Amino acid sequence: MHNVNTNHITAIVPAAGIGSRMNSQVPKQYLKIDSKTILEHTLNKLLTHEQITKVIVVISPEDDIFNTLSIALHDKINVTLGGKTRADSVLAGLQLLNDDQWALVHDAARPCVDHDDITRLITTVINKKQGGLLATRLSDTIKRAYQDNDTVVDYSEDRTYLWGAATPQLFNAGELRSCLQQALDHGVAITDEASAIEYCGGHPLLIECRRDNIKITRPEDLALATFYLTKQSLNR
Ligand SMILES: Nc1ccn([C@@H]2O[C@H](COP(=O)(O)OP(=O)(O)OP(=O)(O)O)[C@@H](O)[C@H]2O)c(=O)n1
Ligand SMILES: C[C@](O)(CO)[C@H](O)COP(=O)(O)O
Repeated sequence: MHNVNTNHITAIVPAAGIGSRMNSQVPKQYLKIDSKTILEHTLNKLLTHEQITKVIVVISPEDDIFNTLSIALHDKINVTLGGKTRADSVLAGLQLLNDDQWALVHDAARPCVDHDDITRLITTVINKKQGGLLATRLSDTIKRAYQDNDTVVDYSEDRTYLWGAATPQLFNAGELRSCLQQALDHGVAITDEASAIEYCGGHPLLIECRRDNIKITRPEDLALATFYLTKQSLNR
């Protein structure tokens, strides 16, 4: 793949969701852990990674909070407006990148991501010249429910080759933009960048990450993220 500078990675942070599963008054990225919003914790992780030189934050057109945060003035941060789905928001962020750049997409809702995992993702993808994502091997027994009775087990899946996709996910910007656009044009539901690449026939690399890289999705995840972030700041 493409001759690009690996010390100039651009991150795209989709932060235009409403956090419906979180049931909170404000979109979940603006809930606070200690004195900072979840989004600020996430952005600080990316802004302090030495290979990430620019961060594009994708916010909702209705967002009246982001620009009140001091981090909005950070010189590495650019802001753009997102769309209805996460895929639309990522696509909006990608419009600000050149085709030959690397796009490192990371959920606003994953503030606990580890710097060493980001570095391993970047190194592996660049060395193998193949896009990839952080992910974890599944550790629970996986049950497949009936489609027409989805609280009853049909059978148990073999979990040997099953992984849970996390973020960041790192791809060539031009390739990702094209695949996302094609998938959306064909009405395919895309929940992560790797799925768009797979839609175009690609096979992203799976790079195992720490299990504490959780996505804050439901109310009980907040306490867990608070615990992990506190532990990380004590270990620094
Ligand atoms: N239209 C959307 C939807 C989601 N996201 C972002 O994508 C990330 C992962 O999505 P998810 O955790 O599902 O967030 P929400 O869509 O906000 O949550 P929910 O599905 O519970 O409403 C979040 O950082 C979210 O802000 C986005 O940028 N644009
Ligand atoms: C990108 C992602 O975080 C990988 O697990 C996930 O697919 C986002 O899905 P969501 O339904 O938008 O939370």
